[in-house]
Amino acid sequence: MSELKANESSIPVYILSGFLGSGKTTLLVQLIEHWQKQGLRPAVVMNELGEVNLDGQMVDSTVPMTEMLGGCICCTVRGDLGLQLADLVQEESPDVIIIEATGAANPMEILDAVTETSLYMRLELKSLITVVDAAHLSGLYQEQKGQTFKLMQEQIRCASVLLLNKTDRVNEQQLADLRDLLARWNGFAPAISTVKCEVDMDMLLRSGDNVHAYQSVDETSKHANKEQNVHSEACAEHSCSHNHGHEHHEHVDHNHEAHQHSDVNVHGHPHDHDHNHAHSHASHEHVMVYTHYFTKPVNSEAFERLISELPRDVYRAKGILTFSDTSSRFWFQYAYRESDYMKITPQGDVPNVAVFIGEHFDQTVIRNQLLELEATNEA
Ligand SMILES: Nc1nc2c(ncn2[C@@H]2O[C@H](COP(=O)(O)OP(=O)(O)OP(=O)(O)O)[C@@H](O)[C@H]2O)c(=O)[nH]1
Repeated sequence: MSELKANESSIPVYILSGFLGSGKTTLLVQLIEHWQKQGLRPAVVMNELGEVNLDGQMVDSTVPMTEMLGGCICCTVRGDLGLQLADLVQEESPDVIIIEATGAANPMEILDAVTETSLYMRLELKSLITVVDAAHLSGLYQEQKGQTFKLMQEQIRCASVLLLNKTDRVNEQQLADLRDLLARWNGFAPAISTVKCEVDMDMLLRSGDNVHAYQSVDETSKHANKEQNVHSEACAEHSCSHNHGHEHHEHVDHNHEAHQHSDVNVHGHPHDHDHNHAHSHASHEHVMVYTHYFTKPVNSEAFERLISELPRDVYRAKGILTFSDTSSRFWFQYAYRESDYMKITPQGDVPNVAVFIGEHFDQTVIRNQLLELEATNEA
């Protein structure tokens, strides 16, 4: 019998963190397969900044999945996480739960929400896995500044196990430097270097099974060297400010209008948000999302060109498209200057849509470019 089934008293919960486009969904898909092969029934909580759950398309449709859309799990929709977990447990009785946070989330908030929920439900937080995009971190480390760099650092510091992914995109020296950096920022978490998150899943799950040490700063500091004390402080001190206004509607944290329309759980019931509390988040209030719904097919080459010329401040883009010059629909991905196109037959009724996520980019420019592509193709 597997280790998970042996402990009937509580359901293991794993948190998947990592910056936008680092490889969380790539890992999630493999973890699900791994558990299914063991005869286990995994369930997923998926959180997306955009209004549509595109990553859900990558996951086996038989896996119970709760979607938290249109906001970041660690602040705006944090209160819902407990409810979502309760729903999943009651309705699906999963053997294991995995929470994929948005790439802009601070995992400490999620960790808090899970531990809070485990006070009244039989859940056991097993590990907090942070996936790191080696090329992206290497680039940001050279600059040593910016909100994104800070957020990535927090995600690394809070992890109980680290996957240093996309090592195919860095050279040997960069890889060695990155491994040193991870050890300095979080010497407590084992770091595993990967390409496409390929790793011995048992080993990964075992390596991360030390998250309990993070539930108490005292406990953490027993393990910590000087740098790691910064780690626990960074995690413990992380705060959600509650006093921001609503003036920046394009910002994730402030986009309450979007929540009202799109934050619907797996059963189609809208969540009841407390809109009197404008939760904001110090470390990622700079993150913006633009969702474009296509009304017409566009030319594939013109679209690829647009994606390859996206401004640097756009970190992540993904979507599902019908091109005017191809017969199949395509799933496209863009993460830190690399794009990828894959034929797809979407599950269910999925619109032609593209989501752009980045830091202070001009949404109007992208919108106009896309509208122009649609119009050009019509001519
Ligand atoms: N070159 C390279 N690409 C990778 C690797 N791992 C994943 N990718 C690609 O990176 C892109 C993003 O991967 P995802 O798994 O969707 O990343 P994510 O962290 O779930 O993204 P968000 O949910 O948007 O934050 C996809 O196009 C993957 O195919 C890797 O090791 N090397």
